[in-house]
Amino acid sequence: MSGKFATANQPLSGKVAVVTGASSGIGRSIAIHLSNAGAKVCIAARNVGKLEELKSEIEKNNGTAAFFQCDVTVREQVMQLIFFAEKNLGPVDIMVNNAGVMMYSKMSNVMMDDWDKTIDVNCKGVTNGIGAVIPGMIKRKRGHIVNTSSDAGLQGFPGLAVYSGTKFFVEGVSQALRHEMVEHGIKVTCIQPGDVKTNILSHTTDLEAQKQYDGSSKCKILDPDDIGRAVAYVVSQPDHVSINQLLIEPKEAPI
Ligand SMILES: NC(=O)C1=CN([C@@H]2O[C@H](COP(=O)(O)OP(=O)(O)OC[C@H]3O[C@@H](n4cnc5c(N)ncnc54)[C@H](OP(=O)(O)O)[C@@H]3O)[C@@H](O)[C@H]2O)C=CC1
Ligand SMILES: N[C@@H](C=O)C(=O)O
Repeated sequence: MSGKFATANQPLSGKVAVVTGASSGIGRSIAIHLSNAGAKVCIAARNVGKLEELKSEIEKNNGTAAFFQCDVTVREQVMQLIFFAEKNLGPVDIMVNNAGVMMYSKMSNVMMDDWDKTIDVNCKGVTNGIGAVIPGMIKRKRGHIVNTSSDAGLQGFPGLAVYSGTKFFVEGVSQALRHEMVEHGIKVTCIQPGDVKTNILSHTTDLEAQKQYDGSSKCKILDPDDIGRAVAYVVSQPDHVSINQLLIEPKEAPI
């Protein structure tokens, strides 16, 4: 414990949060917002340079951060991430399973390597994160698992069939887990963003699919900050309140 008391401005004082996929985009913003709300944050991803930069930024703003290089598809590395976070910052109260990839891909173009990668990161990355934190949370009888899903976890989008499938997986796992965790006092939330301005599409190889189906340039889309702010709100609720799902979309692009 930091010895700090929670205040209206810092409702997460004394809490420890782990954020995967924190080297850019939405995860980076979630880490900043959780830190601004008083949490000590352990930031994880593969790009150490970007994690170092974020740690410095958080510390310049009087926050506490530690970083750990981690590929979420490798179970052992995710276990080590939680071990590292608990040793350096304390027991994990909030786990944000956010790391993810999205590649436009037409099923008819059969780009199975892209499909495999999407399934590995978006599905196994989340189950690895859950498996690493729940034993400790169950022992402590408290905790909050936040999984970054998508509006594509509620509706299948053409050009994003496998991606949508992975986010439906995140939704299904989260819903069942939420029920199982009631007796342990643990909350489970799915954040379901619509299009957010990040670099997520930079890994797309099926440019035909992206050209045909990516409509994100047609309206003002969300900023990562919009999602970071929403996550800080979700995890700052009183103990008896659980925001189980949060669909957050550009005003002009509802599903
Ligand atoms: N942008 C959008 O419109 C939306 C995004 N989302 C979801 O939000 C999440 C974050 O995406 P976003 O911020 O947009 O994208 P970015 O590409 O900006 O960020 C993705 C993050 O995931 C990390 N990551 C990717 N693969 C791995 C891996 N194998 N192991 C560990 N970390 C990994 C990257 O770090 P590094 O490369 O350093 O490992 C990076 O930090 C994803 O789950 C995505 O599906 C949901 C709805 C909308
Ligand atoms: N908005 C979603 C799909 O188009 C996402 O980016 O996850």
